[in-house]
Amino acid sequence: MPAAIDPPASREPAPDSAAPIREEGRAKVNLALHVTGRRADGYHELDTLVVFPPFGDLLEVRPGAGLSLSVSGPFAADLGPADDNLVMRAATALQAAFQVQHGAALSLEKRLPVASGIGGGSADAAAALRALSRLWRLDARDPRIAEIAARLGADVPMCLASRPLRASGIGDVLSPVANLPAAGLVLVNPRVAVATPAIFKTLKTRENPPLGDLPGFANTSALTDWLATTRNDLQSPALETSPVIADVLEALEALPGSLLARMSGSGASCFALFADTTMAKAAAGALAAARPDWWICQTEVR
Ligand SMILES: C[C@@](CO)(OP(=O)(O)O)[C@H](O)COP(=O)(O)OP(=O)(O)OC[C@H]1O[C@@H](n2ccc(N)nc2=O)[C@H](O)[C@@H]1O
Ligand SMILES: Nc1ncnc2c1ncn2[C@@H]1O[C@H](COP(=O)(O)OP(=O)(O)O)[C@@H](O)[C@H]1O
Repeated sequence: MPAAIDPPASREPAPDSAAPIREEGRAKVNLALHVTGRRADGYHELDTLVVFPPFGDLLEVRPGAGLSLSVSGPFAADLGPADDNLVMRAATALQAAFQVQHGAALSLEKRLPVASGIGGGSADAAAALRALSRLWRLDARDPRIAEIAARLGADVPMCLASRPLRASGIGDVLSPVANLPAAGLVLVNPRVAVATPAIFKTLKTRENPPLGDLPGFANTSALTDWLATTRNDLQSPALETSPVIADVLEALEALPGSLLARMSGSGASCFALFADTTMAKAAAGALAAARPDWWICQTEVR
């Protein structure tokens, strides 16, 4: 049974108002990711520090007959059929588990690149579980919701929590991390999709030490100093599969004010941390001018 953290408090009107229920599927950024072992079923054990910057996909749900999904946004065309979408898989599983007799019309604005190491599909599934729990007036703390999240994917429980946390197990054993210092964040994807299973498969070393105890971080440079002692163990195999990731990391490291550049998840998205959002904004603008072919997003850790 995965450990659950309560989902974020609702910021929206009650379900019986005329307005749709909205939930963000925030990007998931692995600031550090150590692969510590492999289970008998082939899944890998991880120790990862994760943040959810305030940028992501947007999901709206309204009452409807049956379940339907429409997808819009800059990355909509990269998704397969609606029935295969993790949003629909989450909705179907929730409806069945609670024997819900109502339907829902779901609309997803896909703003995160697909198969990019920032968990967009998992974030969307989690947003669907949160939004539909509200629409159908289910108890957000009911353990069946955490069970569905874990069945949908290793990253879905952390995306359901969508707050800074440390995850172990296969990514499903969650501990909240309080008081992370604020930082500017730039996310970059070179528009190359990376398949997560292929990266885990090509890992050379599967038993690495865990992250160790997280110290208290007095400020952003204390955080980046500590992160510099950690790794993303999936970065080397991803670099072999997609050498463009080296170009992204080099460009992020060269930006004025860049404190740490690293790949997130299984790639190919990479991030750089900055002292504040002003520094991050200037850096993102300069990089966007130099690399109009890359997806570049300026956001923050807070
Ligand atoms: C690598 C990570 C790090 O946060 O992020 P992404 O790159 O996907 O963003 C996650 O562990 C990805 O989680 P998620 O994408 O939900 O994985 P799943 O759908 O459950 O699994 C996809 C495949 O990845 C491999 N896998 C995934 C998680 C894990 N702990 N060990 C694994 O070996 C397995 O081969 C599995 O078949
Ligand atoms: N709503 C969704 N958003 C993104 N990918 C989805 C979604 N539903 C299903 N998928 C599938 O899930 C896979 C992983 O996508 P994604 O979650 O974006 O990867 P990552 O975790 O590496 O960023 C892709 O192959 C994609 O086709």
